[in-house]
Amino acid sequence: MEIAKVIVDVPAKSTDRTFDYLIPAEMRRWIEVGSRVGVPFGHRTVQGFVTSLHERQEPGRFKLKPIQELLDLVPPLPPDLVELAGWMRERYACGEIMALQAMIPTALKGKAERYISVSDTESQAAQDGLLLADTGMEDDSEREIVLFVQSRTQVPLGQLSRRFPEQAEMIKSLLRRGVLQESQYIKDKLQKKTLKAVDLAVSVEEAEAALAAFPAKAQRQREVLAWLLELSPMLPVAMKEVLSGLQVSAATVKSLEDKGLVTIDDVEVFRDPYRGRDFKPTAPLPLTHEQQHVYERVVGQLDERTHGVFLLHGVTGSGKTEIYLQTIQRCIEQDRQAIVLVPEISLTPQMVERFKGRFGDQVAVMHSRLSAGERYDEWRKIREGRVKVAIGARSGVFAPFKSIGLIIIDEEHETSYKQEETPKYHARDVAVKRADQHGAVVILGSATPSLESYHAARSQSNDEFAPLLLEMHHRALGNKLPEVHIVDMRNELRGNNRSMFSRDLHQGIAARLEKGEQIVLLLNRRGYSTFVMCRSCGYVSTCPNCDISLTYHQRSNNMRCHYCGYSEGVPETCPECGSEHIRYFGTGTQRVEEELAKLFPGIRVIRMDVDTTTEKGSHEKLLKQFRDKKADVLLGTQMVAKGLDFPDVTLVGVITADSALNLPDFRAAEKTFQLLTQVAGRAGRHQLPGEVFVQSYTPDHYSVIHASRHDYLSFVREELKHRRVLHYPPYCRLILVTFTHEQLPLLVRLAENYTANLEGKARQRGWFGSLDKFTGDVMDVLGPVASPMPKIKNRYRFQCMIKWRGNIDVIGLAREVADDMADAVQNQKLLISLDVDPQMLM
Ligand SMILES: Nc1ncnc2c1ncn2[C@@H]1O[C@H](COP(=O)(O)OP(=O)(O)OP(=O)(O)O)[C@@H](O)[C@H]1O
Ligand SMILES: [Zn+2]
Ligand SMILES: [Zn+2]
Repeated sequence: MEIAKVIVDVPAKSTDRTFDYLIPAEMRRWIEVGSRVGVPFGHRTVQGFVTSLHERQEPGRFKLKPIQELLDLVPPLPPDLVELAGWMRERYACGEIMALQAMIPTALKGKAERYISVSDTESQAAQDGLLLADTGMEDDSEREIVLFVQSRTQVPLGQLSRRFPEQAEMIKSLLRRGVLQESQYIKDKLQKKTLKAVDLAVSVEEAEAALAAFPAKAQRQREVLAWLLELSPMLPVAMKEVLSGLQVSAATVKSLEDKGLVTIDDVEVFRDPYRGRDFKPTAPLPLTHEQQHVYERVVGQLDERTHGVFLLHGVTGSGKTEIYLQTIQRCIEQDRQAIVLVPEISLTPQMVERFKGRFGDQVAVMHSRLSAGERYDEWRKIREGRVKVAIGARSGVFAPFKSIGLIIIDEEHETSYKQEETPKYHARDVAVKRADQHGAVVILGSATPSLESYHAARSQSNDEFAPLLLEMHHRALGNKLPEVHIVDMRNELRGNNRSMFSRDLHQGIAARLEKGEQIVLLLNRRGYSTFVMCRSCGYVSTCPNCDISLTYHQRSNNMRCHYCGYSEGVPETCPECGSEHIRYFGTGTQRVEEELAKLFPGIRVIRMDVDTTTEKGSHEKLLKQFRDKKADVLLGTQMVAKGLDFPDVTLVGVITADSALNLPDFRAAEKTFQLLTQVAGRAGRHQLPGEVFVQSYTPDHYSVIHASRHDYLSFVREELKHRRVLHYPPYCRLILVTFTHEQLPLLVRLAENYTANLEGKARQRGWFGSLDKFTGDVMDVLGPVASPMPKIKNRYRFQCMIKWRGNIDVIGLAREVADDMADAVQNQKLLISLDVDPQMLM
């Protein structure tokens, strides 16, 4: 093939297509679909991806420019991912280059020089006196190549292809088999992360002796030393963790250093958080009845080797993870690979542990806290087929496996599966598409499936994916779901209790402390201060048109609807009950922690929120401490709600259920239901029975009530009714169009132009109208209005929301109208961004 079609890395409307380049003769054997190349573009050289190869049709008619450089010997993207990028372009109205870039590890995006070397295991074999011939070398030319590379330690990529121009296939094969490896020269300074770490300077015995002999007045130092002793197998620990974990000052640690008991050093952050760690191997458990049924359905589909999607709705503790493990086992036996997506990998160390425990080294973990280099290493293991299972967050869906059999999406309802930056894809939809390409099975697992998935499974109408519903109603260990009590916080106020803890929850905590059982406390901090609520009666102002909470704007001191623009003033007293206790709502975890310490002197609290979990591995450590019963309370934001399995947790408290309920988002009720159900599910998972207190100012809201009864179906029924009446998904689809500009008047004009043009074109096509009045195919536009965050980094933001249903290409139209404004975008520096099926509406 002489011609390569290339998508160049110049994100603009005019460059969102392929450009033809001539493939120089010496590169012909190397370039494939998915190759990354350097090509001349205008006056510069840019990166690009080869999306197809062609013979030259009419030689000499156009003078094509040649590809200048080949950036990798083995293409970073297999053809199926290149195809997927084309699909994403249409589905999410994004530039194709954005989709392609999202699929490769960051380490490949930079300009670092790339090298080929002999892989570590091969070098080891050589050192151990084994002949290379014994390690699978196929013939003399292969050996020649390997010896050439080995003699030079590292060979720049270009040099190797020039030295062995005819051996392209062989070299690629050596790379794919992992005999040779590609690496990049990483500047040590940039890549090595160091951090202040504390370690014992003396032996454990000496430290214990020192501790015993410590003067009583040096209480803080004693605490630090005692803590370090407890952690001794895991040392060193980050200085930050000592400080935040024990609430001591750096000076305290420093005085221990002065006494020669501890060291404080800059240490390199671990390369692979799992390296050298032993995971307790586990064997498959005999399945329960319900599990067996689900297992057989999934395995039946796997054995057919055809595409299928299952929605696994299983209550908390029903043993979904065991299903994942055993179906993956089958997938591996079929010589296919599996991808497991989890909402946020660093939040789910238990999950990683379970997979590593079952599949050991066959698992690659794509961890958001890994450095770019480390992630690249994991990615390579996947591409070279050295692992069978990839676990990762959202972007794990692009794991470059060759033959995927199974894709699992755990907690499929989680919003983190939607990427909020371009390309604004949803990993669930991408997973379904990717599985389709591979003839693979998808399992969407959750105790609280998203309404979109559940509705699709129920109605079997959505043709993009209509999952088959599988259900598990019982916990695997046979125990009951915990009893949930709703606490009416309005009564607390009336009873003159102004604390954030109700009398019931207070008693519950005290009782657990006495018995030595453990407590999980959830504080939902999202939506902090965005809404105005009456503490006497629970009243919250909502938009008369859209039925979502109005958002408080400090600047203008009024409240606004972010869907349609409605606004009103902030009331001095509650319009419902006349109370003056109407205020901006929200407290932080730190305040809860302080209050706990006041109410229960000596209580041991582990606080888990964004502040205490910035260090790599900090979640894992905090959770380990909790599991080892080094604390009574695990207090945190949403991160304590998910997937944790601790036997001694018998009490769960939700400080305020309402803060999620009053987000200005039509999914607020759904999110509240999910969060309450998930966090309640942390209690009483093993032998001891669990109890849950949910504090609320709106205790009769259906999301709170149904969650307290563990009644997913009734919740869904009621919520779907609302969605149908108000025209929200799953009864229609949405596109959120956001405009940003430095000058407000110009921005408003351009945003209005956009909506007017969109409406005009939709009318021409006979699509436009109110979803209320028309049945069938129809689209409507709300706005433009100021965005919930009206100004970010000196740019004003406006938005409009497109609602539509039926079989009309509204995504294409929205994009077309945006493209028509390319001049304004170019000359006046307007930014337009389209979010198809948005999750974040705030
Ligand atoms: N077949 C089985 N036999 C014995 N124990 C089991 C079995 N299946 C699961 N378990 C145990 O039951 C507990 C709950 O299982 P798991 O954590 O997988 O539930 P889950 O459905 O993922 O729950 P959640 O949605 O709350 O995360 C775990 O401790 C697990 O080891
Ligand atoms: Zn009131
Ligand atoms: Zn409104």
